Amino acid sequence: MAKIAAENTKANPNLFEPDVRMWVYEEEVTVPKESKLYDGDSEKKHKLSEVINKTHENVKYLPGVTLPDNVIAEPSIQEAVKDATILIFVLPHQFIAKSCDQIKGHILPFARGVSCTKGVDVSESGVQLFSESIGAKLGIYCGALSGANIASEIAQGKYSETTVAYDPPPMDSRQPSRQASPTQSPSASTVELVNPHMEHTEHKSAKLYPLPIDFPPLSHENIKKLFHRPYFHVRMVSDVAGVSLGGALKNIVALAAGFVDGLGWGDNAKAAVMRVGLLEEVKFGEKFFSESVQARTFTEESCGVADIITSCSGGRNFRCAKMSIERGVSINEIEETELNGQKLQGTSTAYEVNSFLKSQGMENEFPLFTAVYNILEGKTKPEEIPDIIEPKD
Ligand SMILES: NC(=O)c1ccc[n+]([C@@H]2O[C@H](COP(=O)([O-])OP(=O)(O)OC[C@H]3O[C@@H](n4cnc5c(N)ncnc54)[C@H](O)[C@@H]3O)[C@@H](O)[C@H]2O)c1
Ligand SMILES: O=P(O)(O)OC[C@H](O)CO
Repeated sequence: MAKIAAENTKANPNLFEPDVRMWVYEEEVTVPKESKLYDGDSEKKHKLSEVINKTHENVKYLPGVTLPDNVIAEPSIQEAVKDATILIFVLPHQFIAKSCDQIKGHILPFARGVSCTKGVDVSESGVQLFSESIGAKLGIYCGALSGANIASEIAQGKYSETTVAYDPPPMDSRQPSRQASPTQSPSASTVELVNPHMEHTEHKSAKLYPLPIDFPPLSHENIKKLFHRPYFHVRMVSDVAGVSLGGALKNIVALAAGFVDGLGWGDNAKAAVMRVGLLEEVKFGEKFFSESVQARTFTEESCGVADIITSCSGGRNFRCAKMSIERGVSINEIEETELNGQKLQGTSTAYEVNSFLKSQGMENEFPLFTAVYNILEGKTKPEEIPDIIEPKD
């Protein structure tokens, strides 16, 4: 959760407050012998949030990396979002809905969001981007960040690129003189607005609060400043659907790549699966998000082709799928034994995308996505992938 500096003046030239509050889902953890909290009892349990604040290390999910001092772990989700201007969502997608329910009513009415979650939100009413469902649940505008971004590499300060899609309503790049500040009169300044990225929801006319008059506009330039680092290069685009779908669907492609690599078929087989996966990503976007998606987001940006490449090389979905074939056990077993509580996004996404495609009668139009689902279900063998993805007359 970040906060725009209240006074962006010459004396305080920073656009954002230095502290970043990070909600930590509280868990009891043990600390390693090297930790300054270690007291000789390797079984002793500590609260994860306290360990992070005292040692600046997330010993469970990012061990061995020192977090910056300005990242403050906060176990209460309501406290974490309090007064935050920008809410950044980086949760496994299965936890997003509940987390939004918990913060509804506790956020600034004019807060804005950026979703870094890689997945799609599938329900009876159809498929939604998480930027859409977060926006609809909280009544805020939400953009998306996604890219070829394996967390452990970024945490070590190794160079990577990412794509941020932020297509704010016109009032966010407003003429200050035409805006009232919600701090002066919150309800009076509510603006009725059709958010183009909510067309898949019933919330077509979200009521969005404008930013306060004394806040800088959340332009591409300013959003870029929030994320860009010397080792983490941000490219800004406006295609929220393309960025979100690239991040979600590549997880299914990475499973397929893991399956063929697990068979020992080598790099050519993996490349074939990646090529077809990229085409199915573009097709999915153009069929179901045609009003906003741009094919070039998949073919030119980090969130598209680059994320397929990195995820099919060293991502968890790829590695676990590969191990499951090599060891002849289910991918869920591998997730349990190898990931120390981390959650694969590809398996649930494969099921969710399949249930949506089934509802549309379009399983056959996405043979690779459908094959991955059928392999997870035990109905198809990975060896069948080449025939399945061969174009049929
Ligand atoms: N790890 C990566 O390399 C990476 C890179 C880019 C994007 N992403 C995306 O970011 C999102 C988060 O992935 P991750 O790798 O940080 O998570 P993860 O796989 O490490 O999953 C564990 C996280 O879930 C939290 N958690 C566990 N139970 C919870 C609960 N009941 N409620 C809320 N939170 C709970 C844990 O605190 C932990 O932060 C995913 O959508 C993922 O695709 C991950
Ligand atoms: O480890 P994965 O498979 O969840 O992928 C991590 C990132 O999404 C890669 O960009």
